[in-house]
Amino acid sequence: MIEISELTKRYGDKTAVDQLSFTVRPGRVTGFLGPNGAGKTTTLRMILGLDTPTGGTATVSGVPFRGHRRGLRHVGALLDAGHVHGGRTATAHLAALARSNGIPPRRVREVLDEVGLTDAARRRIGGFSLGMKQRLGIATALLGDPPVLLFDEPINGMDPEGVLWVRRLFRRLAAEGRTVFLSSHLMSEMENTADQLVVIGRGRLIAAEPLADFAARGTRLSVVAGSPRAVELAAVLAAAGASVEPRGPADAGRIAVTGLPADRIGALALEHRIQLTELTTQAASLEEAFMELTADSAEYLAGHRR
Ligand SMILES: Nc1ncnc2c1ncn2[C@@H]1O[C@H](COP(=O)(O)OP(=O)(O)OP(=O)(O)O)[C@@H](O)[C@H]1O
Repeated sequence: MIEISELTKRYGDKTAVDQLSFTVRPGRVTGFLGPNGAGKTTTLRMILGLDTPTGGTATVSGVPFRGHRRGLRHVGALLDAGHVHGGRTATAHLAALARSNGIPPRRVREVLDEVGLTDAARRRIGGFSLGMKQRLGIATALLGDPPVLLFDEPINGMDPEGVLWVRRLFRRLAAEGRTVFLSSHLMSEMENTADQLVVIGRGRLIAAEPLADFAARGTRLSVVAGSPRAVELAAVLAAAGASVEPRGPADAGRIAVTGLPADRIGALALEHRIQLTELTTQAASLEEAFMELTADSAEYLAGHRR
C-alpha cells in the first residue's frame, strides 16, 4: 500500500506537486495519469525518497521509503531505464544490486528469465535497445520480490509484443496481491491494464477512482448520421439545439451530432422527409474523457506555455 498525504513539492516559485493525497491499494493495477509536466515523476521520486517533499508525506507499507532497510525487498521501481551503467553486463548490474540489498544471487537468473533477457544476460547494457533497457529495468524492480512496484512510463520504447507481455505481467503481479502503480501520459496505455486510476494535472489531484467510473464520468455520447442531404439535415438538427460537425470529407454526407439522441434525430429527419443512410450512437473514448478532464491543466497547449 502507498499512502500520499498533502504531498507538495516546490522548485523555487514553481509548484510541481500541490497538496496531493491518494492511496494505492494492493491486489490491483493502479494507473497514474496526467499530461506532460503534471508532476508524476516528481511524485514517484518522493515516494522513493529520491526527492524531499516541501510538505506532506509519502509512505510505503506505512513507513517512509528511507525507513526501509534493503529497499529493493520492499519496493521495486523502474524510473529511468536509460540511467544504468552501460559498460556492465545485465548479469553484473543485477548481481551488484542483489548483493547490496541482501537478495539471494539466484534471483538474478530468475528475473532475467522472467523478462526475456536470458540470451542477452552477458551483453553490455550500453548496446541494449530502449525496449531491452525497459525489460532490464523491470527485472531490477522484480529482483527483491517486493510487495510494492512502481513503474514510470514502462511501455516507452516497447514493441507491440513487449506491450502485451508487460500488460500481462502487471496484471499477474497485482493478482499475486502486490501493489502495482504505473505512470503514463497516455490513457490508451491504461485502458487495457489498470483497474484503478489516479489522475493529476498541474500537480493537483483530478480523480482517484476505478477506471470504469472515470470512463462513465467523462463519457459524452455522440451520434453519427449519414444522408445524401447531410447539409440540410445538419441545419435541421442545429435548429433543434444540437451541435453538428462534418465527419470525414465534406462531400461524404456524414455528420457527427452531439446534444440529441439517435431517436430524436431519426424523428426530425422523417418530419423533414430527409433520407438517412446511417444512424450510429458512439461513446466518447476513454482517451477523450481523459483529455476533456485534463484540458485545463495541461502545462503546454499547442506549444504555448501556460
Ligand atoms: N529538478 C527540477 N527543477 C525544477 N523544476 C522541476 C524539476 N523537476 C521537475 N520540475 C518541474 O515540475 C513539473 C512536474 O514535472 P514532472 O517531471 O514530475 O512531470 P511528469 O508528470 O512526470 O511529466 P512527463 O509526463 O513529461 O514526464 C514540471 O513543470 C517540471 O518542469
